Amino acid sequence: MKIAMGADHAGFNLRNEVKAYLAELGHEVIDAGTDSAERTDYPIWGARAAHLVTSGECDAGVIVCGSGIGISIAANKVPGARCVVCTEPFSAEMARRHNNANMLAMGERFVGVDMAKAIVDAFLAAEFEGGRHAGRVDLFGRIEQGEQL
Ligand SMILES: O=C(CO)[C@H](O)[C@H](O)[C@H](O)COP(=O)(O)O
Repeated sequence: MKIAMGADHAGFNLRNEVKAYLAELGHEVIDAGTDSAERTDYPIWGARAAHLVTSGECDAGVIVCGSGIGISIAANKVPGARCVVCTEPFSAEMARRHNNANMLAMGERFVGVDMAKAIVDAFLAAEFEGGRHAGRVDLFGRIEQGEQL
C-alpha cells in the first residue's frame, strides 16, 4: 500500500519508528513531515497527510502527535478523511471494519513502539465490511456537504 504519514514534534520519534516498520513490511511511505523534532503545529501535518489520502495519492494515512488527538482533529477537517485515534489494536480493527477509516492517529506520549506496530498491523489487516455500515459512512459525506441530517 501507499501510506501517507505526518507528525508534529511530539510524534516525530514514533512516526520515524512506524515509518521504518511500514517500509519493512513493503509499504511505500509518503512523508508529509515534519522533518525535525523542533516544536511545530500539529494541524499542518495532519492536514497535509489527509490531503494525500483524500486526493487518492495514498491509500491510507498514519499520523502521530503527542496524544494523537490534535492531529486527528486536523485530519478530519479535510473532507473525505476518516481518521481515528487508537491506543490499542481492536479499536483500529473496528474503525476499518465498521467506519471505513482511512487514517490512523496515535500518540507518542500514549503508546510505545511495539503497541504502535500492533495497532498499525490491525488497522492495515482489517477490511471495511460494507453492508449496513456503508450507508452510515455515506452520511459522513453528506454532513461534510453541509446537510443537516
Ligand atoms: O495535539 C495534541 C494534543 O491534542 C498533541 O499531543 C500535541 O502534540 C501536543 O499538544 C504538543 O504539545 P507541546 O507541549 O507543544 O509539546
